[in-house]
Amino acid sequence: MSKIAPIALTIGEPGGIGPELCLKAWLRRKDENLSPFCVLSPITILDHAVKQLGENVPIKVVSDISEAIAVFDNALPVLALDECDAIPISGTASANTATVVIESITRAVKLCEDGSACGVVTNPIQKSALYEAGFKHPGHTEFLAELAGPGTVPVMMLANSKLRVVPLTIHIALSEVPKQLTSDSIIEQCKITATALQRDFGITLPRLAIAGLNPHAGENGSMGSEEKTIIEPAINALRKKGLDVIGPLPADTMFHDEARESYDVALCPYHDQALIPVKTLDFHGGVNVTLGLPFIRTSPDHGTALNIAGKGIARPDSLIAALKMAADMAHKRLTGA
Ligand SMILES: NC(=O)c1ccc[n+]([C@@H]2O[C@H](COP(=O)([O-])OP(=O)(O)OC[C@H]3O[C@@H](n4cnc5c(N)ncnc54)[C@H](O)[C@@H]3O)[C@@H](O)[C@H]2O)c1
Ligand SMILES: N[C@H](C(=O)O)[C@H](O)COP(=O)(O)O
Repeated sequence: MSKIAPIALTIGEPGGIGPELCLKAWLRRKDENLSPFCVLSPITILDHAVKQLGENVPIKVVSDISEAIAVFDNALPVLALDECDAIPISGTASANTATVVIESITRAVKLCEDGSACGVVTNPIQKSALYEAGFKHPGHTEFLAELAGPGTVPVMMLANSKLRVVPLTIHIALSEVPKQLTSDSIIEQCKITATALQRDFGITLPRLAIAGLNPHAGENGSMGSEEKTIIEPAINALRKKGLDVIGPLPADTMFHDEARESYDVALCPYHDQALIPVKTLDFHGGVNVTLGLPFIRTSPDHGTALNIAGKGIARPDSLIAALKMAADMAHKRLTGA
């Protein structure tokens, strides 16, 4: 792999499994052939995680992320953030550490924007704790789009080796979905998805499949009208622009083994329609990637897992998959290969 800049890895919720996963991913760096990454965190959080894990993980503070390349073989590189006022407790998410969680993300984005990091990989945040502290964004996806600047349309894609999915609406109540699902939004998200699959995933002519909103994709209008009024017009417009799109497909029958062979990505009207199949097929191999940003962002597909934080049993597989996907995307963008 060509020499790409290090990945900026955020700490996520300090009371969750993020700190432990940073250490475990670093411990597997050689077996997994990982590109260098640098954690953005107060040192005490990682020191505490090392003690808790009981493994030998030397931590090296770097003053510039470029130093991470030389450090990575022998120590976990860390860009030290200011310490939090509160001491994080494993298994408990707290609004008191929100400043650090948000600073880690904003610093990582800045490092991408000035070219010193090749991408951002985010550890999971506890959304409820951030909301309590006044965070106004539903999640990383929307926050990163705001940091990227006006006009940025972020598209959430979750991917593993068996399936790629895009939820066309994200963190909203189910009752809001029919109001927020529009033909224009479907068209825009499909175009962003197709462009990203070509550029970052090496799929020359991406095949898109759009799920219906209602049972049996509306059963010809007898179980809901959104397929006819919103989804079909979007599909027709996309086909006129030369995109390969099928749908609206009944959501219950589009995810079995043979059905998945007929498309490269499934776009679904609401969050759980998309995320249940992808997390069920391979939870630990899944990656959440934000398409449509001017920089690379990936993340594990799981959350903060407070119920197992600090116990040493969290699996780093999904974080490792996210680190590999970010490095692969950076390599493709650098070399065009
Ligand atoms: N990208 C993100 O920041 C992100 C993604 C998803 C959820 N979340 C947040 O995480 C919080 C908790 O969400 P949740 O409980 O729905 O999902 P979760 O993924 O945290 O946990 C679901 C189950 O999977 C297990 N699990 C998760 N990751 C694991 C790992 N690496 N190894 C072993 N077991 C693992 C947990 O122990 C739990 O039993 C919520 O606040 C949610 O908003 C954040
Ligand atoms: N919807 C995602 C999931 O359930 O896995 C997750 O909450 C991602 O949110 P971000 O926007 O924070 O990546």
